[in-house]
Amino acid sequence: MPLPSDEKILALSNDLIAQFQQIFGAYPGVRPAHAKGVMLTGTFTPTAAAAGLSKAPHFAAETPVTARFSNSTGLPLIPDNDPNSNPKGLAVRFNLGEHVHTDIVAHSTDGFPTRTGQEFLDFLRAVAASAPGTPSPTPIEQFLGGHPAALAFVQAPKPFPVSFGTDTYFGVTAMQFTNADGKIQFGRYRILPVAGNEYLDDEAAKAKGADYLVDEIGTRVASGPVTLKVYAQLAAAGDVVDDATIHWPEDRELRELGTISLTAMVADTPGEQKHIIFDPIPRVEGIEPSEDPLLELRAAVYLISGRKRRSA
Ligand code: HEM
Repeated sequence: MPLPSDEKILALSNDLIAQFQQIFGAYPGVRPAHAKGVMLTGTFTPTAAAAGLSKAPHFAAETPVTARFSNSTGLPLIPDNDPNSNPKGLAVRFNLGEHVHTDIVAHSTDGFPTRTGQEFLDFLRAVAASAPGTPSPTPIEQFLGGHPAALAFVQAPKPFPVSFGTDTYFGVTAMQFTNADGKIQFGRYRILPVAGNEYLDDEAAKAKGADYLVDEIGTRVASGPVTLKVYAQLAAAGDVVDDATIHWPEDRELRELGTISLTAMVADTPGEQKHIIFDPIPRVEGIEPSEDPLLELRAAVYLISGRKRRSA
């Protein structure tokens, strides 16, 4: 996983990490975003249709996976029932061989507030400048007023799941898939719980404990595998494939790629969480990143942040 050489991307990455830390506080050894999480292991079993989309090795054979479910924000102790802990995150690593892997990084809201990293930094700066008591229109009100996609993301319903295993997770940025015949198709990952989507109403969520999701997934996996199906929503000709703020129509084909079956908690979850650095760029034959500007930037942000975490 190399760092880009583009100085602008590196500077923006450092600014974004610093901005998260300004908002949430700096907690060495934990992530500045999606700080609270839990890790499980299992396997991914591809469908026959997966190889028709991509020649990537995990779409042709059963592959061991490592998954991390997480809460939003850089607060390592954020209660699982705090509204700011939504959207939830799911990062999945497909372990293809020793030190060879490819990842999916997804969250439970379909979309993202901004098209670019610089705009996302502006969004975070507006949040930071809008503490309670700031006269209206606050910087964040002004930002949302001029950025309809950010407003739509902020206003999108973000219900509390009953379990990390009953939420849907969206890859948000498009990938470019190539199959063995050289056919290229763009798609966005969508990961659906086999148990079905199950959510709590606000009253039920308030009554839950601060670690209800982290505790629940341990109980759930002790009584059987937690299973999620991986799909790609496939772009049609003319769909915009380089802008995470633009949704594709819901009638686009959802190609089922396989099933993630999580069977055990990671034994040393704190140690593994500190060590593992997920990569939004697939870096595997058969799956290329799209031109979405978030991808290269996030790969740099996660790597810089992860290296700091490992050395803390
Ligand atoms: C400019 C855009 C974004 C920025 C600056 C950003 C920033 C970050 C940072 C700093 C981390 C912690 C990384 C680490 O220390 O390992 C993180 C983790 C994460 N982000 Fe983002 N993010 C962005 C977009 C997204 C998008 C579009 C998604 C959903 C598709 C997403 C989902 C996640 C998830 C699930 C994690 C936790 C990964 C893990 O478990 O290690 N982020 N993000």
